[in-house]
Amino acid sequence: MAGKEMMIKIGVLGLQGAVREHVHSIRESGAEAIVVKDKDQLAEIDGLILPGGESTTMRKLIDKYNFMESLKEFARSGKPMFGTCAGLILLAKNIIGYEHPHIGVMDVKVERNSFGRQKDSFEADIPIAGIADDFQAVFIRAPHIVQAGENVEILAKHNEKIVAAREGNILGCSFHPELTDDHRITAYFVNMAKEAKGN
Ligand SMILES: NC(=O)CC[C@H](N)C(=O)O
Repeated sequence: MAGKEMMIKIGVLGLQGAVREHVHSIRESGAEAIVVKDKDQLAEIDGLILPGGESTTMRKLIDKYNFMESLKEFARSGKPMFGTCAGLILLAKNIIGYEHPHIGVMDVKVERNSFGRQKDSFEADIPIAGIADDFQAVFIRAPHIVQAGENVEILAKHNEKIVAAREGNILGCSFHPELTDDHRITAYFVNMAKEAKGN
């Protein structure tokens, strides 16, 4: 393969939510984007984004299309996974008010819709450790991380609430990084996938 670098392939779970915007952001970050609607597609990709949307609806569709075991296996394999907003809720090991997690692969406790009703949706410029000093974060009925395990690196806070974190191959944030033209977080995730692949 002289001289031709293989392109990193990033999947976006395409069952519900803000899928198209992530596809755009992945392409802008120099990777190939694949909308994942069938669990067999997980074998083709180097990293997976779980988009924002409605976690309870997404969970129903994950069960309906028999995705759950394959998603857990994907996380265990060491390939990077990135949950944004509802996607972060899907990744969390603990969700306040719920007895069981969804995918449950990130050692964090999250609270849903935790920025108050009067602030259903808002933007804030926040620093994200190692990624950006001034990221314009769009929060839409966003969750936040209430508690994080010892192996979780806290990347960002807003109003004292943890809104971005990483645990090994798992990245999560409360906001929607795909809704602006700032692709630095997506690029960071593409780079995680590159490193995991050993490029
Ligand atoms: N923008 C979002 O992803 C909102 C998340 C949604 N409130 C949930 O609990 O699943």
